[in-house]
Amino acid sequence: MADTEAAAKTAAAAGAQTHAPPRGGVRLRGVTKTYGSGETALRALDGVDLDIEPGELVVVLGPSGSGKTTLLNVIGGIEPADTGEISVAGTELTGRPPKDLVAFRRERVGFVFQFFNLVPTLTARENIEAMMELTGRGDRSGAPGLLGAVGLSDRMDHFPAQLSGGQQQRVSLARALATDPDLLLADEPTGALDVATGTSVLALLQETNRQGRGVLMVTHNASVAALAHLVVTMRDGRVETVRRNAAPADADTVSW
Ligand SMILES: Nc1ncnc2c1ncn2[C@@H]1O[C@H](COP(=O)(O)OP(=O)(O)OP(=O)(O)O)[C@@H](O)[C@H]1O
Repeated sequence: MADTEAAAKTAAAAGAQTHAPPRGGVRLRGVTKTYGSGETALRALDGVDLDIEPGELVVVLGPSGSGKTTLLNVIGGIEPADTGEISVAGTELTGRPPKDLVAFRRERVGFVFQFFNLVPTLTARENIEAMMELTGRGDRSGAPGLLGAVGLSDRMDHFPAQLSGGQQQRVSLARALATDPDLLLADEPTGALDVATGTSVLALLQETNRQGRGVLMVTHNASVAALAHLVVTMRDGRVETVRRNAAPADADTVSW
């Protein structure tokens, strides 16, 4: 069976499961972030207010340089904001020292990146086990189940270089879910994938959201907005528009 077909079937099967209570809400007030100083200072976030309800799937759109990745990074505690208030999954990030942000990242959020960021010398299964060891969360015996849920039971002992782009992204999704995060943050998760492979990854992201987890996805691809409960557009470091979708589409109906 083709990988994309397998992934779609896995997602459909998972869709039949009981849904957990929603989690992973986000609240930002007056958030700013400036890179550099003096004449070269660049305000990447310029007073961002944003409310995301627990369990929402959010798509963030906007031109290159508008602050999308910076927004994702401050919500995920990858870097601190300069000013403003940030609360994620009930945890207040404002003014927290770096060690608290590390703990927050380990316990509350998972990350998926455009170019997968898998450890090349570790197999799919070992990439997941390494995340569990690093964070002290999850049980190593759960790694095969996580890979099975993304349709990769038969690729567990393959190294990243032996996997297609779509398969690598599914490993990276399984790795992100290994710590059972409240909120999954995905930066251009389909940016390096073709349409069929990209939609199979979107189906998995949608499924993880339907199980109650918050998902925030940054993309250049406006078609992906159809999936979202909430569509946020950024411009010049500010939230330009926030739009709610009355009836989010299924991932397999999206194309680009
Ligand atoms: N580490 C950094 N040092 C200096 N400037 C940065 C840094 N990270 C981002 N910037 C600048 O901040 C602004 C916002 O960047 P950001 O990556 O958040 O935008 P983006 O909307 O995600 O862009 P893209 O769609 O191209 O990925 C840009 O002008 C960028 O050049």
